Amino acid sequence: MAPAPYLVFDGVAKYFGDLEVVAPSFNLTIRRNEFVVFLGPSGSGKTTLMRMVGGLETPSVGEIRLDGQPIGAPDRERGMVFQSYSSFPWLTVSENVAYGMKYRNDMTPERKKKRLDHYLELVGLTDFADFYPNKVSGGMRQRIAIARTLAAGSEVLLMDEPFGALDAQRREGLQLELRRIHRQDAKTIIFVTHDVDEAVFLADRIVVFSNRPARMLEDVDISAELGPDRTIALRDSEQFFKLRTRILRMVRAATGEEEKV
Ligand SMILES: Nc1ncnc2c1ncn2[C@@H]1O[C@H](COP(=O)(O)OP(=O)(O)OP(=O)(O)O)[C@@H](O)[C@H]1O
Repeated sequence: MAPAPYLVFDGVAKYFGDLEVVAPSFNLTIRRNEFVVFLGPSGSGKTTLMRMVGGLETPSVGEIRLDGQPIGAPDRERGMVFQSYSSFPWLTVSENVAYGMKYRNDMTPERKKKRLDHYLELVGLTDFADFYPNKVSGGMRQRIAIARTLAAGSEVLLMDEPFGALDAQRREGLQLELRRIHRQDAKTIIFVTHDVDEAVFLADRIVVFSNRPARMLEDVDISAELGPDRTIALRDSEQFFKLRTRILRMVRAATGEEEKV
């Protein structure tokens, strides 16, 4: 039996005044715990789609539902991680992560402490718990944001080019980590990028978008081809190379402008 739909875009379109950002009708069904990458050129409307899932924008037409319920105001159920580092500089790494649970009155202090330790460990920051964000690397600051969102109890992670500001090596390291985190602490993830290698390495599934207004051009089942385990060795494999070349061609055909991708 096919898994039940979890996050559903149902006949969605979005306009900002006269500007059509998401073309009617955008339909997409995401399963629980799926890692979906939105891949497409700059300014195509991917961020706007994510912001609608986050509750920061509303569709002009149609509806987005999570577990059968229409999406409303922002909620900790849907946590957002952005490109710019969003940690509080006056709090330590551990206090920043704990901040995600600040308003969880349903948890005892002991439970919060356990979760804090768990998520610090999961993102590899245990040894840096007492550091301030300006004393750790950019990659670690992104991990703080990921841990805080997970600690808050988000079931859906909305990640908007979160590794865009990192150098290539850190970026690869974090991609590997994120995939591991996703395997260990299953969540539904939507990850926006315009980097084809990053998309193929991370995704269970890639949704390829056109230039604005955003239209879904392809929906590619990456896990069917690469399986769920992603390793550094996979990145150098012929299989990976062929798949990323295929996806790159799709994006080029979609945009007609190679250099944008
Ligand atoms: N609040 C807003 N008001 C008016 N226009 C907006 C608003 N938000 C986004 N836009 C416009 O919508 C278009 C799509 O933007 P969006 O950020 O969704 O694209 P994107 O695909 O995420 O691009 P990038 O990869 O560069 O982040 C852009 O032309 C942008 O200027």
